[in-house]
Amino acid sequence: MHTVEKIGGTSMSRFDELLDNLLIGERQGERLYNRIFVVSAYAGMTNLLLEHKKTGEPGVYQRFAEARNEGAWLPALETLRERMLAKNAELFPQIFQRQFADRFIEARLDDARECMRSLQRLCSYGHFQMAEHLMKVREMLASLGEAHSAFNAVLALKQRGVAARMIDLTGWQQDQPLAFEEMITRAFEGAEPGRELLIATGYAHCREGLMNTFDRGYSEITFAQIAASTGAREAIIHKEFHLSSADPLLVGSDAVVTIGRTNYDVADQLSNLGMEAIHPRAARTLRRAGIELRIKNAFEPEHAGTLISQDYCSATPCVEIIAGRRDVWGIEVFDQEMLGDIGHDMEISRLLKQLRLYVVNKDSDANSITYYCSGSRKLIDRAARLIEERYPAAEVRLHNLAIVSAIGSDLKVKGILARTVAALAGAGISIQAIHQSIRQVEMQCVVGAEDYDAAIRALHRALIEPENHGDVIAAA
Ligand SMILES: Nc1ncnc2c1ncn2[C@@H]1O[C@H](COP(=O)(O)OP(=O)(O)O)[C@@H](O)[C@H]1O
Ligand SMILES: N[C@@H](CC(=O)OP(=O)(O)O)C(=O)O
Repeated sequence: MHTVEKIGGTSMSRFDELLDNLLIGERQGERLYNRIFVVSAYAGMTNLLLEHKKTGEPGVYQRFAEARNEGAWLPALETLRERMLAKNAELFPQIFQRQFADRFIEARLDDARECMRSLQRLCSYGHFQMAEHLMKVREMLASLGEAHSAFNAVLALKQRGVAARMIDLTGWQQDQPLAFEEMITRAFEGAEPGRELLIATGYAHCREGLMNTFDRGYSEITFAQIAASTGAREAIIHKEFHLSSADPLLVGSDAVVTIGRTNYDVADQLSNLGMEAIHPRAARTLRRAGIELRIKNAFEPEHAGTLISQDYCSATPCVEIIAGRRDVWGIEVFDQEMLGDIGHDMEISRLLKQLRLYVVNKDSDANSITYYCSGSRKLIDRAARLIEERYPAAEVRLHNLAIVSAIGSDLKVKGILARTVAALAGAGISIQAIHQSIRQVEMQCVVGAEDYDAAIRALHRALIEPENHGDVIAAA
């Protein structure tokens, strides 16, 4: 039986290393096969295509959506083309392969450019409204990133003698969109994973609209559905590092500990902070199909990695991961009219949703609510303006913040909150707000944006390092 394995964008960007271990390495014959890979766009490509995932900086799509003339988005598309061709040049030193790769992606880029031009022309007549078509443009652009990386992966594998085949789920030039599940089931009909290495695009075109339903991080949704539809033995996500007790780039690879086991509840908390151990909706598909999920380091394929299951709970209460989110904006709304009325909260939440601002958390007292949001400064300013217009008596203040969080499948241990707060105070960091819900799976501290790195290090030093877990917390 086969596995279904997703490779994220950060790892795809180190493709040569992937060939040398995960994809081929020492494998020969049968050991090469019975694995279906689902690939994301190379790191940064989807940011250029749509908008930056964390900062909201506009890419081709955002420019197209906001301005109505070609000058606003065409240069961004050409910059993207240069980046994609540069990637091809890096991967394929041989001219023949490189031309083959270039021709494929250039044809798609040209098609997309012509569609967008025609649409803009069409919408200059009053009967056609751009707003009705924007989501389609977003889908079309997103699909380019994964088409690029999947095509190149197959080309490179074939060059090394592996029977690889691209499963192109982007729906390019397909007559009719199919429903998501049907699209995937049909694409794999007749596939023989035992004989060919299948490389599927992490983007899947479908009637529901993948971006519309799940938005960024969508490749994990495709991955989970492929695992469910093809009856995978196990689903594996390959990342740049092992899922660790904190970001190795911040705390140091020597100090962090690999997580051996955890549960979907912890994965949800991580995903809320933008550290997508697994997209919450993808987790649901796998849970329902009864497929276990493993997160592995793409560059250490022999290591068992992290097993995520529904029922796991740490043997003794402890903090497992220190995670966090930079670039959080606190939108503080103070209005004495608010006292005893939840209408304000409902309406402001609706407004933030309409603006597609992600609310990481919120807190309130008698007459104020603060929403901790992530999104571009421009959108945050717009939200503040709209709130002021709706509630003229309200005072709206913006705070540039970060959230740091200690997470564990069981944190019910006396004094742990006190130790968390003391660790930050000891590092000279001022805590601006603090949240712990009654379920006790996470403790969040809100700090100034400039204190993020120091706060993560201080919490790791105080809550994880003294436990002396060795190499792995709860080996699977
Ligand atoms: N607890 C953590 N464990 C492992 N990596 C982490 C953690 N927190 C943050 N990271 C960061 O996540 C980055 C890559 O994330 P990953 O999900 O692999 O990206 P992608 O989905 O693009 O492959 C790494 O560069 C690492 O610095
Ligand atoms: N490339 C897409 C889809 C995705 O899931 O990417 P990654 O696996 O690198 O998070 C995005 O950035 O949204």
